[in-house]
Amino acid sequence: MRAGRDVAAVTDVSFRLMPGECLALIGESGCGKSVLASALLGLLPANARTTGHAHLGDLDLLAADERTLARTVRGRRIGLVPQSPAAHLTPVRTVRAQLRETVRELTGARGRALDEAVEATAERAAFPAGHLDRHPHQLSGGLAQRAATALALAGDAPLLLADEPTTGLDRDLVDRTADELRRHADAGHALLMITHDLAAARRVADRVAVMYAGRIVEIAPAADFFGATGPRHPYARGLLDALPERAFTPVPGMPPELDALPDGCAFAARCARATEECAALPEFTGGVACHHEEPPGA
Ligand SMILES: Nc1ncnc2c1ncn2[C@@H]1O[C@H](COP(=O)(O)OP(=O)(O)OP(=O)(O)O)[C@@H](O)[C@H]1O
Ligand code: NI
Repeated sequence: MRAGRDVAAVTDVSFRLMPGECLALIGESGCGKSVLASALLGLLPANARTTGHAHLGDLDLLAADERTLARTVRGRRIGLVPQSPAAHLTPVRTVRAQLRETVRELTGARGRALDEAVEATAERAAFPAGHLDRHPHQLSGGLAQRAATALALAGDAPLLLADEPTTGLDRDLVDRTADELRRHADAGHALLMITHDLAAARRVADRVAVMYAGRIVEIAPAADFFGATGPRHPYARGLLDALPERAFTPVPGMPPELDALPDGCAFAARCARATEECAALPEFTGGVACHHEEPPGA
């Protein structure tokens, strides 16, 4: 996309997400997580191209026109907690006014009942009632985050895309937010949670998808991924080993530039298990794309 050069920001991604289920999408900065979310919402820049299908019920999101997306999808069928919430909140209106509108539209509540529903929604996202009358520019990053989460929860869309919903929050608030998102999924909503925070992913997710250089390289049940089996892709193993409570050793090297990806496995250059075989792109089969997957529990 940069000055006439094509960038494959997301390639060959395929997954299913059911009502009541949470899929956590993890991976290093720049690997394509937010681009994937933007693609589903039709929010990519005008010069971006998408191919394939993304079915939401009977609608193909990638084929839908802007009018359909704007009128019936964004906010209604798909809620978004954006990665930069401050940029998405309406700047001239207080958080209370924005929440009131959403809650009123959805529930038809009026007067006292509406006031109470707004405060309850704020509470769900750990947004303090005392700050409801602030405008977005008067909020810290963490508060803007929680305001955006409250709005997304209030919208009650069957699919929620939460892009880094816990950045800038301290551990207690991360846990509270994660638990609330889990409850939201348990109430029958599908949740795609994009996060750097593996502890939050573990707390919320039923399944984990690991993205590397624009591709999903592993999808696994969270209980296996974080449990005795462990990740199967060496990159995923590396992400877990980078955690302070584990080996605390970062994955060596840097991810490749997306406009200069190798033909084979994009992780091979950083991978201790790589062989000549890795010059060929590994197929994604049985939940992992790797020629030399890690043995369980290694
Ligand atoms: N508008 C754009 N123009 C050109 N390249 C873009 C554009 N938007 C995204 N990209 C490319 O897509 C890649 C993926 O970006 P994306 O924002 O999806 O990463 P991410 O995984 O969400 O990272 P982070 O964890 O930092 O949010 C970036 O490395 C960048 O090269
Ligand atoms: Ni992102």
